[in-house]
Amino acid sequence: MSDRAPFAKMNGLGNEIIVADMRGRADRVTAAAALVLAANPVTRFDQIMAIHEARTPGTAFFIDILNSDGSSAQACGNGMRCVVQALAAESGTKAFTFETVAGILNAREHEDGLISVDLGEPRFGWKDIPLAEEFRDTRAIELQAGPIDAPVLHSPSVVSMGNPHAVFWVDADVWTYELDRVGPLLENHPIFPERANITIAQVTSPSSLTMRTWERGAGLTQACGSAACAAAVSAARTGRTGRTVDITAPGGHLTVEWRDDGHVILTGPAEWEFSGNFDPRTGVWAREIEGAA
Ligand SMILES: N[C@H](CCC[C@H](N)C(=O)O)C(=O)O
Repeated sequence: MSDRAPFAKMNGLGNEIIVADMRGRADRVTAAAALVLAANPVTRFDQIMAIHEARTPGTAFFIDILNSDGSSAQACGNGMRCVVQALAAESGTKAFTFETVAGILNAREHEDGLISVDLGEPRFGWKDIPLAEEFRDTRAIELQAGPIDAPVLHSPSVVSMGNPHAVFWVDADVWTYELDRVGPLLENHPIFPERANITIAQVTSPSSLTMRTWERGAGLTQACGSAACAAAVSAARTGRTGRTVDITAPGGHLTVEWRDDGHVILTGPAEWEFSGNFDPRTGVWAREIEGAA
């Protein structure tokens, strides 16, 4: 087993992704390697998507997801699109069935290059998200940030898209809120025993919303695919929009469809930036020299 594994630096709507090719290896990308790659401005990322051999019949690959703080994530919609684009470019295959710790999911690249990922069914039960205490109605839970008598953000919708999300509805422009300040407080609030991804969303029409996300384990990002799904599902569930929603994130546009069968489909682009190889144990890396064998 060579100690170096190939990787591609990519992005999904500015969500910074490293796709690591761990096929044919028994080890996994360590938290230490993630911290080293995250600290370098060239390889800085929000998530590492590590492609491993399949563990379950009927799936093509197992995908291990790491945040930039070295923690594990169960879902990453934008990262899955990068994985699909990388594998489609290599194999010509356009449709894949993957496994993650959250379960099995399907994804495909379309003729126009956009990629759809089926993130499965959202879960709304307080234990599923999980929350630290019982809330019967997770469309709006008691939680707020800012002064007690004049909260800046309050009553989020909460949902699991495989990973935990809280969506705070706002009337004003999402850029007027200090998400870099309140994000870490809410991410680590005791109501979320596994922390949570924190989104601020403004509904702009019955079929569109604008959002920003403070990601668990990664901080402010240009886009967060599972949060886009969480916001769209929560908007439909609270009567704010229909079941197909155009999402505007700082990094660009995504479409989310909450199908009648309950599955949530995220569609958007993926972009390759450069390739290299790295040591999954230490994070030491080198850029691939163009034209080299
Ligand atoms: N960027 C990802 C989300 C990563 C989620 C991660 N921050 C967590 O749940 O810990 C996405 O496109 O869905």
